[in-house]
Amino acid sequence: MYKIPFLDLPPLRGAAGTVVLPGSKSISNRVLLLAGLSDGVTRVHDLLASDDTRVMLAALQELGCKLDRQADGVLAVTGIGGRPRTEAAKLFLGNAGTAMRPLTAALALLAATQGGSFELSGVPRMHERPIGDLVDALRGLGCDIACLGQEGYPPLRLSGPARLTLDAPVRVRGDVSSQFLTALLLALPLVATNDVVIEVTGELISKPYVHITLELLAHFGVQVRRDDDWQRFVIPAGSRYRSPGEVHIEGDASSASYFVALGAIAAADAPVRIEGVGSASVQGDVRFLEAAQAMGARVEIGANWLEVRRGAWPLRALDLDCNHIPDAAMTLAVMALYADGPTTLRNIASWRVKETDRIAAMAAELRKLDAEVEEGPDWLRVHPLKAWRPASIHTYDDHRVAMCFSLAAFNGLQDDRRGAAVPVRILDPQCVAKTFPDYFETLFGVVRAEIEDIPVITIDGPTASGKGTLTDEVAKALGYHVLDSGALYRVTGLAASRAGIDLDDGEAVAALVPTLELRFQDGQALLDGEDVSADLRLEATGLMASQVGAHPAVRRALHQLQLDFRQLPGLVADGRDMGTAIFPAAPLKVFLTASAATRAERRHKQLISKGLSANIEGLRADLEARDARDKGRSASPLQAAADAIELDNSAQTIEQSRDLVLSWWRDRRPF
Ligand SMILES: O=C(O)C1=C[C@@H](OP(=O)(O)O)[C@@H](O)[C@H](O)C1
Ligand SMILES: C=C(OP(=O)(O)O)C(=O)O
Repeated sequence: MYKIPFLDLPPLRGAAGTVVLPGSKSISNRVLLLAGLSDGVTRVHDLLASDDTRVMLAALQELGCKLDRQADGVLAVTGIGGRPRTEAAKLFLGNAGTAMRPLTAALALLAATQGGSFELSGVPRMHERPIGDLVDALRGLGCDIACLGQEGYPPLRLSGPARLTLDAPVRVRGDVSSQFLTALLLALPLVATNDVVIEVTGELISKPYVHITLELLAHFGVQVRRDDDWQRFVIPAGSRYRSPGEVHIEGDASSASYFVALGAIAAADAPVRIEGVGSASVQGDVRFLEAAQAMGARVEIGANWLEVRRGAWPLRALDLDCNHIPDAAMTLAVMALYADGPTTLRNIASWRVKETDRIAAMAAELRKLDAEVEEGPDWLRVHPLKAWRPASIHTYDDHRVAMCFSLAAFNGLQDDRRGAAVPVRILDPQCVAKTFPDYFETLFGVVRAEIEDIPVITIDGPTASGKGTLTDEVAKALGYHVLDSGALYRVTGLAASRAGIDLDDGEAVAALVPTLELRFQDGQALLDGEDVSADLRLEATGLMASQVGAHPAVRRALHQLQLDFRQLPGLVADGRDMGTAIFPAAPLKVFLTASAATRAERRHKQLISKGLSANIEGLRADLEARDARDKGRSASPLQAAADAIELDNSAQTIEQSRDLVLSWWRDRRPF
């Protein structure tokens, strides 16, 4: 996950490959609750790991469920059989509607029948998301519920015991959120000593989510009867949850929408294959496919997979009632930018009470790209865009805003002129943690950019100038990859010396390079599978690097290897000739220096902290000798690129240097 203030997406040009979807949020949290309320153990396969499921799991644990993560990745949930092990709990439910609403109903009923006091709260936005219709329905049954902030909104206190009246139909409004009905359906089997009737008042929205609820209840042994117009539901007397033992969670169909759109927009040759949902899915959001097809996508569908490629281009404009796909429909709003006319999304009033006011948010952010957008109380119209503005997209702590705006990075496909494409900045990218923590990593795995569109920052400088630390810090702040080119020379020197090759024989050392089995992973350097990170840090290895690096043949042999590090979303390259020889067109080049005295002092501290003895004067003499050799060699001598900015960090902290480099980078960005 990118835990950074913003993530810049360079212009993207194509998509192909396979995506394995994370588990469905709606199914995961329903299954967890049902497993938690059942007797016995339920083994849950492919559970979604995200903020929304984490808060549900923490709540269940607090209530006495046992959670056991097994070696095969399966989560074994031992349920409480409808009897909480605690009488009082304070549960924090983040911004998960699928935790807040069903737990409110379940705990209100459990407190009423068994006593207890439970407080449910969430993030500030959760306290602005309505729950009054559910609270009214539960109070109508006799539950004791206090709204601790504003009436009709969380936080809530659910207390008991209280006398329940279950012989009259339970009435609940269905036109603000279907989760209120879902919550009652999931919880009322706890107390269904007689047939319990639920009547929905107002038109029920988001019906496919209630369908998921009914399917999962059936899977847990509760057969709810519903009438044809989704207004009346009956939970039969004596209903009891019975764990099915094993449950497999499908991939998330709403998360699939971004990759379906990706296929429709950018899979001009090979398809984007999406694994985890298909024709056998219980999730209503698979019907997003129909909308994507209407816009031009070519889709092949299997029971548990989809393959999507571009059909009509530009996409075809659409006018659609989106009530059945409220979450996935946000993706259509960005697809609309690539259409042949205005696209209208209707019947989406519920967008206003979700993670943010999504109608207002989509309109505001689409306009930043320069799109013409019209909006009404329950609709949104988006006009296609020809000339895009680079934009910094505010994401309102809404995972879906972040995910769907990543699709705006394909703007260069609308126009074959090179250079017409603009990058897109996604602010607070980690908000995707709600349902899809690795969204951007997954995206980068299946999209393609022109190599020259992938940004590179070069940081060159002499030994012990702090290049490595500065590079890591800058890369961390931007979410970019790191090329430690010095490590490549060190590995080459180390491998050559281990192989008994004369380090002065440039051709022989160069011939070794293509045979190196080298991987950099989680801060480790692996040579033929062996972690050689510690050897690489030795002074002796540094000297070998300097020796082999003096040969033009070795530098040539390592050239392509270094270029290959330029991958999405960007690269910070640390070395001696990054700005001069390897990435001469890099938009920001830094030449980092520090006085020999400062560098000797830093190296001295480093060695002492590792328990190694060292002599400052000797270190300084070594550094100066190495500088002279690096500057004087004929192959790529150590020198600043003509357009590099010199940074003497002798008197700076690492944070100061980092912030300075980041400010230079900011000046070069179009946002
Ligand atoms: O029950 C569910 O799992 C959900 C129902 C929908 O909410 P509304 O019924 O409020 O539209 C949907 O937007 C949400 O992401 C998940
Ligand atoms: C509306 C959403 O979430 P929640 O389950 O919190 O309602 C969503 O995921 O788009």
